[in-house]
Amino acid sequence: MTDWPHGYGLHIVQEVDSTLNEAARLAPTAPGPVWIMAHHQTAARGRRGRVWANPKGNLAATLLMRPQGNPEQAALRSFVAALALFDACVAVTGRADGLSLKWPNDVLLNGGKLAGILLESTGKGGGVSHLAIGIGVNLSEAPPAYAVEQSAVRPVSLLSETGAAVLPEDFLTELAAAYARYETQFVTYGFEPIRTAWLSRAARLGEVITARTSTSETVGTFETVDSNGNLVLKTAKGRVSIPAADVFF
Ligand SMILES: O=C(O)CCCC[C@@H]1SC[C@@H]2NC(=O)N[C@@H]21
Repeated sequence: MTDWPHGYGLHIVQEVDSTLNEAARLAPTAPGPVWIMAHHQTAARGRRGRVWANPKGNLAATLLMRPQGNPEQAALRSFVAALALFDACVAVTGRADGLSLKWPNDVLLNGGKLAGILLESTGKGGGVSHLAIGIGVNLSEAPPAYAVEQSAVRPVSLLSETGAAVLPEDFLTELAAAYARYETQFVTYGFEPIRTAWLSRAARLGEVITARTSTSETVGTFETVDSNGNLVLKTAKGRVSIPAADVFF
């Protein structure tokens, strides 16, 4: 394991089932926060049990950490990670045009899905012993259309949209530095500055969107994200606060 200037460890493997699984294996002995990167994953997973297509040359990484606080606070790290991803994209391309954040935690580029985040945690008695923040970025190749659900946002790659050819390890260097900055901000000042920064980069704020769970569908105007990270929609029946859903534009 290598140490980085911002005090996080780095663990790069050629091939692994999933960097999230690798994080779970390392968790009992990891001395501190560590970024785990794999050049290839054989069983990558996405949100809601979906398969995550992982063509070579894309970033597959997981940050393993021991956060202070309760599970609700730990879950807000998805916004911290989304901001760091946004900044890393700006750092490697030199531009923010076309980049936006889709609730809860996708990064969009020119309206297509560039990156996704999946949080997993372990703990008991109301605490979190480990948090794993899994991050996939389509740097060189977007998965083929058949690999994603029909209603999903079309996948795009950084290379196809901007012409920037960025190696996963170079992207991770920017991502880790940006994450360390936002993590310090989050720990020092709480969620509010993160929430505000996230909202200023949000896709479709003020527009009518649809939030769907396995049991319900809510259509409304995207008003804000509240202090718990919930999506707030203004609907015909009033204001609705949604803790978890897939969003459709
Ligand atoms: O569904 C999403 O949008 C989240 C995708 C998360 C994919 C990453 S790739 C690195 C890490 N390992 C996994 O198996 N999944 C996450």
